[in-house]
Amino acid sequence: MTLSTLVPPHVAWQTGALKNGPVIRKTTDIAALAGVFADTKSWQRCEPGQAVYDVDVLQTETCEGALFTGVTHVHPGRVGDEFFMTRGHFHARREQGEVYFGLRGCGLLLLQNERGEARVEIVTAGSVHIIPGYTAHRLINTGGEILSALAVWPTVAGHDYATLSDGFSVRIKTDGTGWRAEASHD
Ligand SMILES: O=P(O)(O)OC[C@H]1O[C@H](O)[C@H](O)[C@@H](O)[C@@H]1O
Ligand SMILES: [Fe+2]
Repeated sequence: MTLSTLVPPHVAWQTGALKNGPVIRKTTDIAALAGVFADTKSWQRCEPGQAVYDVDVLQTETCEGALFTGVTHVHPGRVGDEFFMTRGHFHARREQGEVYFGLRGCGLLLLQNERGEARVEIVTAGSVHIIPGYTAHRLINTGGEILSALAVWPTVAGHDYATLSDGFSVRIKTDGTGWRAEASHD
């Protein structure tokens, strides 16, 4: 018999580097994150082309039941007191969940339900984060190194950024040595 043998894509657990697959990278820089950070004056003083996070996604067929696999790398940095983070989103298909796996660095996964109630999970190498449906999610790098996390999510999930255009109910800022949570007053 002939059994087809494929070399699958490969992720380096230490760095999150994806190989052996058609990978598409999207980099989000400071300029693209207008209105996301609380301290607008500090944001204006940042280098507009400074990368805040890179997302590498394996190209996959998209249909009901299919899954995307990607790695998000959030660079270390702050805008004022607030740590670099992803924009964050609900899924357009609200019932769809996602799983994150921490690979390197340290940070937080900020989760918020549709009632605006927030919670955080600590992200470190090896941490597993089950994001249920109806839950917005944002990755925040609270450390001095790159924070990388692997994500798997349904291709039909989509992104809804508009619902959180006023931001999450909580902001994560430096307290000098670590992080503190602050209620947003948007
Ligand atoms: O879409 P953002 O909130 O900017 O987050 C960046 C990315 O983070 C994760 O990797 C998600 O799985 C992606 O779907 C998302 O696009
Ligand atoms: Fe998502």
